[in-house]
Amino acid sequence: MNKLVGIDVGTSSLKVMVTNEKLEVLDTYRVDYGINQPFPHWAEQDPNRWWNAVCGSFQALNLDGCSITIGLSGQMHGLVAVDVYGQPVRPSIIWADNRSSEELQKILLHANKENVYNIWLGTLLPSLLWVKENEPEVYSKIDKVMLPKDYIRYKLTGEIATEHSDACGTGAYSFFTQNWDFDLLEKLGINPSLFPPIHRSTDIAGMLIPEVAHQLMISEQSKVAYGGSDHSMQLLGNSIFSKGILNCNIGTGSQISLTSKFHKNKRLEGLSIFSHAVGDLTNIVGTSLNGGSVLQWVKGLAGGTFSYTEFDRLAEGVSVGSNDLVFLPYLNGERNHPHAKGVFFGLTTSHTLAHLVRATMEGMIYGLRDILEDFKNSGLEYERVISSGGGTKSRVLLQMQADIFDCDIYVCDTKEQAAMGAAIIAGLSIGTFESLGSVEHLLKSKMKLMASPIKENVEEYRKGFELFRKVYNRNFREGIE
Ligand SMILES: Nc1ncnc2c1ncn2[C@@H]1O[C@H](COP(=O)(O)OP(=O)(O)O)[C@@H](O)[C@H]1O
Ligand SMILES: O=C(CO)[C@@H](O)[C@H](O)COP(=O)(O)O
Repeated sequence: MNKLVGIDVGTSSLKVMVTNEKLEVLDTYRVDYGINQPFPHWAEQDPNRWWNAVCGSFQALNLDGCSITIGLSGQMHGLVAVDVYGQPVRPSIIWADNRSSEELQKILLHANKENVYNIWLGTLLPSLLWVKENEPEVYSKIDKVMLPKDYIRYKLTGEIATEHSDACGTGAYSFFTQNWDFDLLEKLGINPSLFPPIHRSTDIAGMLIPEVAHQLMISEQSKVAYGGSDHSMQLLGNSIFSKGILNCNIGTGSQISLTSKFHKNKRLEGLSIFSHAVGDLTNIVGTSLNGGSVLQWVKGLAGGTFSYTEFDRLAEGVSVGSNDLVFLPYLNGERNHPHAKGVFFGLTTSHTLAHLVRATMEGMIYGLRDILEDFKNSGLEYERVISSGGGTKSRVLLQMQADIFDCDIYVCDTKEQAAMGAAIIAGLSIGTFESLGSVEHLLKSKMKLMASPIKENVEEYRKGFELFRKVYNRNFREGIE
């Protein structure tokens, strides 16, 4: 039986999942890493750190020389720039980076107003323009640019390329032509040859480089599929292919999304539109730059002496609404409101660390509830919410989602849904699965109901959310009331 392997280049960690053709998880491995922030608003990672994590994972998993098919998933938007020898010319500038406001303004001036671009701080194009204008010597060495997971595919196969679900989040992609926006690149004085070919996610990129196969302890006959953005892979790993199912991901950042057959040129207030990795589908996404990273920050403040399990216990020890303490989680700003900040509102001497922890968690979920308003305002209906990402490990966060969203919360018990999505892409690329229907059939039994709304909590949180919106609007969203 063929083994399918999904590699997810996350922001906080790299995950490798091995499944069989029935999508039963045989093994998983995770390597944690951090984000380098040499200056305020900068966020960088060394691409070789990701590659070392891949090597370490395969050595730990020991696949014993067998022939496998690999699919890739990765954090979106980041710039990886390599020279003519394929060596990174500088650390990757990742999605959480906010340094390129001047460059962003310049790009928006030239962008075709009719196009849907997905251009904001931390996407590949403004980051590349920042390098061009601030590090000309480094820029002159760039031969090709790509996204984080594309670097891993390059190290595996030697081929530099990308695919549509990630290309559409670079700011340099035209939804009209489904290709790089060569006109925009020319206006910015960027050589279009820096941008690699764009393939379909389910195409096979090629075979492994023999020495790499040896290093990873797998057969040289192993194949590598192009794969897709982590976002698309989470939707796939949760078998979300039709409307009415909402994905709520709490990773380092967080996102609410659903899949639709929407026309790709349609704009929706506050929401982004990404290409799905499979079929002619579109993902409609509301993003927050403040997901699990916010809880990580509180964990750091508490001196690192508390585990997430202890945080759950602390939070469960105080009442719903954290004794009228409301937290805005915008420590990293937001894409639509870069000047937004974190706020604890309503602090008194009666509040303890447990209240602060609970209020932080509630604030993270209020932030996602706020994104849900954009879905409702755009007339996007849903019947079911599937939760994913590292946040699913917390029973408190799951119950808060049920209470604050006022709906049942399901989780796919394969865990690491983006890595699962990447394994599915591997299976689709070699014809293990004939259609998305057969994937849906295999994953159906793995979907578990994790939390249902508790009536009194729903009411308490309705009031809490009203206060949250007031504090957010009055301080950071002028004119919104
Ligand atoms: N037990 C837990 N309880 C609550 N949050 C958790 C727990 N374990 C991990 N997390 C959160 O999950 C986040 C990482 O999620 P993950 O999906 O792995 O992210 P990424 O794909 O960005 O690497 C961390 O920022 C952390 O705050
Ligand atoms: O920024 C987006 C979507 O716009 C994310 O999809 C990033 O790729 C980061 O995801 P996490 O690592 O936070 O899960």
